[in-house]
Parts: sequence; C-alpha cells; structure tokens
Amino acid sequence: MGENVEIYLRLKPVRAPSPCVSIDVSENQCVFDIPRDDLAGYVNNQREKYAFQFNGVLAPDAQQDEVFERCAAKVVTGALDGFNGTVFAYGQTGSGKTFTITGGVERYADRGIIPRAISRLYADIAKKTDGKYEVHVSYMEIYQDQGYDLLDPEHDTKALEDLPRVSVREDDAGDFHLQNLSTHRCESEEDALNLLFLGDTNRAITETPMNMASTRSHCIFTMQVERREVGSEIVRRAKVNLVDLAGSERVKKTDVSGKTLAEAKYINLSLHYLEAVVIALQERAMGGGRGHIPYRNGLMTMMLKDSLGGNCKTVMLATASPDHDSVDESISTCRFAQRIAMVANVVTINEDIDPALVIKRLKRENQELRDEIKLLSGVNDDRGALTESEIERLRSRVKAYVDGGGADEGEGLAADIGASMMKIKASYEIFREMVLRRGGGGGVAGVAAGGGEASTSPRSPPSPVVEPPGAFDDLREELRLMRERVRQRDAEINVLVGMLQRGEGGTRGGYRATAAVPLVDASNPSSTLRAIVGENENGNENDAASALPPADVLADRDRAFEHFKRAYAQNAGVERDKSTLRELYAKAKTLGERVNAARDEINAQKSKIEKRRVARALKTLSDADFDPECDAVDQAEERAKATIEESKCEYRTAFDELRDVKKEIDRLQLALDQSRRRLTTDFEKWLVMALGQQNGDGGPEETILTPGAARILGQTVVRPPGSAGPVARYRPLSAAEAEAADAAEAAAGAAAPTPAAKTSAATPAPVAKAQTREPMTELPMTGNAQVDADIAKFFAAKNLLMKRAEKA
Ligand SMILES: Nc1ncnc2c1ncn2[C@@H]1O[C@H](COP(=O)(O)OP(=O)(O)OP(=O)(O)O)[C@@H](O)[C@H]1O
Repeated sequence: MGENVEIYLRLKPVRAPSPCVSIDVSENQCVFDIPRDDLAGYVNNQREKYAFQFNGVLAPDAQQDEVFERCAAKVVTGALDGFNGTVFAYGQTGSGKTFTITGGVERYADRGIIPRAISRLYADIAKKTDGKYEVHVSYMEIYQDQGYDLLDPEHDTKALEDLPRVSVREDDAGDFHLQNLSTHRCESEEDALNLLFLGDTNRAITETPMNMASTRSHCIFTMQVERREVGSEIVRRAKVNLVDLAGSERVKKTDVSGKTLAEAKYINLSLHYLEAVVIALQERAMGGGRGHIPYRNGLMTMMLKDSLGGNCKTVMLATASPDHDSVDESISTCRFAQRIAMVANVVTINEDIDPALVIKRLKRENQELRDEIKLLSGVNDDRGALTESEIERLRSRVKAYVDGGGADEGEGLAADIGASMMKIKASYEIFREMVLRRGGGGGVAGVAAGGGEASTSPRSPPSPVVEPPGAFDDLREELRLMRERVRQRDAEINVLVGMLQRGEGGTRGGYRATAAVPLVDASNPSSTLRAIVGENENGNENDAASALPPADVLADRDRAFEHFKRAYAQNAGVERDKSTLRELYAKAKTLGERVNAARDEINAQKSKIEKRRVARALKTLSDADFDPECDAVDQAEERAKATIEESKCEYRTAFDELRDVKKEIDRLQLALDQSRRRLTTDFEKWLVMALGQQNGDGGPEETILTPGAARILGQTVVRPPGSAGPVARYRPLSAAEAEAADAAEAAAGAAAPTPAAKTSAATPAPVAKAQTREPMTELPMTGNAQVDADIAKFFAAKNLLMKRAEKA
C-alpha cells in the first residue's frame, strides 16, 4: 500500500504570539503574513505571505491526549497488525519536540507520545485473542553522529562516554542493522515505562554543560512487537520508532563558538543529511533524480531508512514557536514538512515464517517419509524375530489403545509400530488374540517364536476358546476399580455442578439434578471424612473432623463451614500464607514509596538542572562577555547530578526488590486461590458425606438423605414411589423431570428456594414442594425406549453442565 508521510504542525503556547502567524485548524493550514518592512531578515524577501498545508494543525492549546490520538495512535495500532511505524518531531530548539514526544514531568496529563504509546500498546494487546504477543524495547541517543545505548543496565552512568556505543552494519541487501544496542523484553506496561524512565534519566545526567538548555542530540525510542499465532508458523514483527530530533536552528543565528559550535555543526550536518535524503526521495517521487538515496551519510538517516521511502507508516510532527523571533525558523520548519509530505512509503505487513517451527514440522515430515520408505521397501523387516520385550511393549500399547481409544493412545501405538511391517502384523495378531480371548492375556506365540515369517502365515479358523481358571480375575478386578473410579468421578461432578449452579444464581438456586453419590465407605464412614479433612499439623489424623458435628451445626451451612475449616488440615497452611501475604503487601508498599520518592527526587533534580541551564543560556545571550566554556563547571549542577546519581541507585535497588516482592505476591496469591478452591470443593464433599452419615445410612451405591439434609446441600429431592416418612432416597433427575419440576414450580408461582447456605433446616417449603410432586418412576435400565431416552437426556444435560463447570 503506497502511503505518503503524514505531516502535522504543532504550535507551542507562547506569551506573545506574533500577529504574522495564523492557523486555520479546520482547513489544516498555517499562514505567515509578513509586512513588507519586516521581510529583510526573513527567508525570502520577494514574498510576504506563505501558506502551508498539513494533514492536521494542532493549536497552542491542544492537549497531549489530542496530539497522541490524532498523530500517533494509528501508528501504535498498526504495529499490532504488523505494520512498521515512525513518529518523529522536528523543529527549532525549544519549540516543544521533547514535550511532544516524551512529555513534561510536572503533570500526569503532560505525558507525551512515548508513555501513551506504551499504555495503548499493552491495553490493545490485552484485548487481543489471536495469538501471543511479545514487546521489546530499546532506547538510543545519537550525539555527534555516534549512537549510545540509553538502557544499558550494567553501567553506572555519569557521562555519555560511560554508555555503550552503538554501531551500524549494512548487509548485502542494503539493510542496516544496529550492533551493541540492548533490547529488553517487557512483560508489562510497567516494565516498559521503567525502561523509559531509566533512559530519560541517563539522558538527563549525561547532558554536557555545553548543552545548555537545549537538546543537542537525537533520541529514538523503539518498541518491537512480535505476534505468533497459536499453531501457526507465521510470525509478525513490527517496530515503532518514536524520535525526538535535535533542534533544527541555523548555526549563524545562534552565534556560538567552541564545543557548542561543533555540536551545532553536527546537528546541522545530520539534519542536512536528513534533508538530502528527503530531497532525493521527493525528486524520485516526481519522477526525477538519480535514484540514489543517500541514507548512508549519517547514523540518523540510516536509522530512518525504513521510515522514509521504505516500509513504514510515518508521521512527522513539525513543532514551531509562534513568537515573532521564531518566524523565520518556523517558516523553514514548515517548508521542510512540505518536502517530507512528498515522500511516499510502501507499507506492507511484516510477516515471516518462524524457522524453529518450520524445522520442527520438517523433521516430523522427514521422519514420516523415512518410515514410509522403510515400510514400502521392507528394509527393517529383514532383521530377526521380534524380541519378547518388543512384543510385550506392543501388547501393552495395543491394550492401552483398546481400553482408552483416545487420540494419544492411537498416536502412541502408531509411534511404537513405526515403519515395521513385522510390528504391524504382530499388532494384528495381538488384536486377534484379544478378540478371541475377549481381552484375555496369552502370548503371541507365533510372532515370538517364528518371527516375521510365522506372523505372516495364514491362521487356521479360530477354535473355541476354553477359559482357563482365573483368566478373568485381573480383568474383573480392573473392572471393579474402574467402576469405583467412575463413581468417584460422578461424586465430583455433582459437587461441581452444585457449585456451578449456586455460583450462577440460577432461577432455582439449588441443584437441579444429582446422581447417586458414593459418599461414604459403608464399612468405615468416618475414614472417608478423615480422608477429606486430611492430617493435622503434627501429621496425625484429625479426629475432630471425622467426628460429626452436632445436627444443628450441620443444618446451618455457615456454621458447618466454620466447623470444617477449623478441622481442615490445610487451613493452617492457608492462614500462614495469608499472614505472609500481608507482610509482603506491607513490604511492597514501603518499597513502592521508596521507588516513588527516588523518582520524584530525580525529577526534581532534573528540572533544577534544566532551570539552571536555561538561566545560563539567557545569560549567554544577554552578556556578551560571558564565556560558556569558562562557566562549564557549575557547582550546584554538579551537586544536583550527584544527587540524581544517588537517587538512581536507590531507585534501582528499591525497584529490583519491589519486582521480586511482586513476583512472590503473585505466586502466593495463586497458591492461595488454589487453596481456597480446594477448601470449597473439599467442604462440599465433606458436607455431602457428613449429612449422609448423619442419617445413619449411605453406602457405596447411593446415599439416603433426609429432605432437610438435601436442602442444606441445596438439592432437589425426588421421592421415589412408595417411599414414606422423613427419609427421601436421593437419585438423579432426568432432564425431562427437571423440566417438569420447573414447570410445576412456575405454575404454582412459588418463590425460588433461597441459596442453600442461608436456608434454615426448619424451612419446609422446597421439601414440601418436592413431596407434593407426582411420584416419579424409578429409572431401571430395562431397555425401555422411553426410559433410555430419559437417561440419555439426563446425561446430555449433565455433560452440558460439566462443560459449563469446566469453563467456569
Ligand atoms: N505544547 C506545550 N505546552 C506547554 N509547554 C510546552 C509545550 N511545548 C513546549 N513546552 C515547554 O517549552 C519548553 C521547551 O520545550 P522542549 O524542551 O520540548 O523543546 P525542544 O523542541 O525539545 O527543545 P530542544 O531542541 O532543545 O530539545 C519546555 O519547558 C516545555 O515544557
């Protein structure tokens, strides 16, 4: 997609704006109307009116959020879609470039494009569900055409020379690569903001006294965004450059000498190179020029190669001061912007194939092909017979496959057989024997003894299999264990479903349907209760928990919970974790205060230095004899720098500690959440069992609950035909029954039962309702079509609830 660079003009608020400068925000125009008398000192004395057109004009009262939304937000959003982007500020010294790109330190609302871009990027990433995003950040300063890494964590920075130097390498395709510039992975917005703060602080304290109040260097903050789609080999990479260029004023006007002149020359030179690149691009856009774009001349132009004439959405923010003295510089800024607007970029999504994933896939395909070749050529099968252990391994694979039938087992079987025809045939033999013996053991004698040959020979018709004594014992035992496991799962499902329904605050506030629960080991009920509650602190079993609480405690869910919690072994650990968490919070608070205090101190010292430099700059202008080189060592500034240095150490130490504490808090909170969930689940199980046991009943197959007990559990009780008295047999409702119960309740206009936790055991309403229902028929599995359909419906409903429970 061909896209021209967008240009915006931002005027800085000044006390006395020149009457020569006017803007039309709705027309995006800025007009300089200069009386003929004033022309002598200005850029072109043949004209008196200059009108410049922009993509947008931001008036002096435009706020930082408007500037971000209009100029930079789309560039940030584009990066998430894989488009490179650059926003750069260009204008004379003091016109507001740094204020626009980085922001002011006084007010939160003054934060500039970089911190806002960081926040927006992470906020947008949080909303994305289409893949995994990673952000890397780098921050570089270019001073006298030399790059410096502002984010080097190793060095104790006192001067610019302390920072690592960045160099550029050009590859065969003419692309430039930065070397020795650190990039930092940022998991969160906070990480990225802290790096920005570190870079800004380094930038402030490495300014030389000769810099005065103006920035003599270019700064580039880069965010690289990488997106990987789940299950795809394609990776999208895009980078966003946020650039604060050095002041663009002319040397002759600033009338400086010595080191400042050298700096100004460098700045002018690099901006001159920038201008040369832009002019060459403009000529190319108009169909002329030599086609060569002189990016290679300077570091800044190499850095901006993609942004100017390359694959990048680029926005230029021209900043200008609308006061009388700055009119000529403002006109030249606007002229430069007009040239930039001619530059056309070709913007494409940066998608790449992730080589690691491709290698993995190719390796897999390769292996499959090798297997296929072996299979077709029978290479592997000229070896001897399968060994006993190979056959045993195959047997257990085949058995697992038959038992589980899941994808994993299937893959396991295929992986084990590989490309060996001999193993495939042996597997068929094992299948055959299993079918003939109905899953019984027995060797694959033919395979073992005769090897490949024996296994391939046609088999004689199956002879009637005589079951050897005890042949099925292990299978029966296995079956019994499996049934047991199924029953346990059912109990867990019921607890989950109940929790889900109560959590959802459904219309009825209680269990809709419940299966018979294998609640208590009939032979030793209290052992089951003990198993849930666990061992106490000393490693002894907890008798308090296995002892049933009094009936009135069990009848009140809240009190029952308190009873359970007191006895619950893991509760002591939870309480300990809670108190550790409280301590960690207090520690984090103190550390946070230390970080903020250090940050405030650094900012205060930074603005102190800035003010001193402004004062000295003014003195340079007003006092002809003042020599900035002689006044280079300003004691107060040196002290301020030393304080910044100390505060920086304090900031880093406190921040590192805070990060560690935060990680610990996150871990502990996760553990606590898990413990809380376990506590609730175990309580539900315990309550079901305790209530079942209280009734003096409960066996492996089903539990007898009184209607009151059922109500405490929040369950709907269905009275089977013929049952009478205070005891209700507790069994599943079919989906049809549940629907019928709903309809009956709605028709009766009855209020939904309150959540079980708050229902008193004496409240008869829900039970009375259950008792007045038509007696339901038991659900014998007789093959009766209607009954089977009901069962099927019930399980469908149960599965649905299970899925929702899992989701929840
Ligand atoms: N839009 C604005 N609103 C309020 N204050 C501003 C605005 N623009 C700039 N300023 C103030 O003007 C002063 C100079 O601005 P800034 O440092 O951003 O200029 P600059 O163009 O980056 O200068 P240099 O080329 O020296 O880096 C600062 O004190 C800044 O707070």
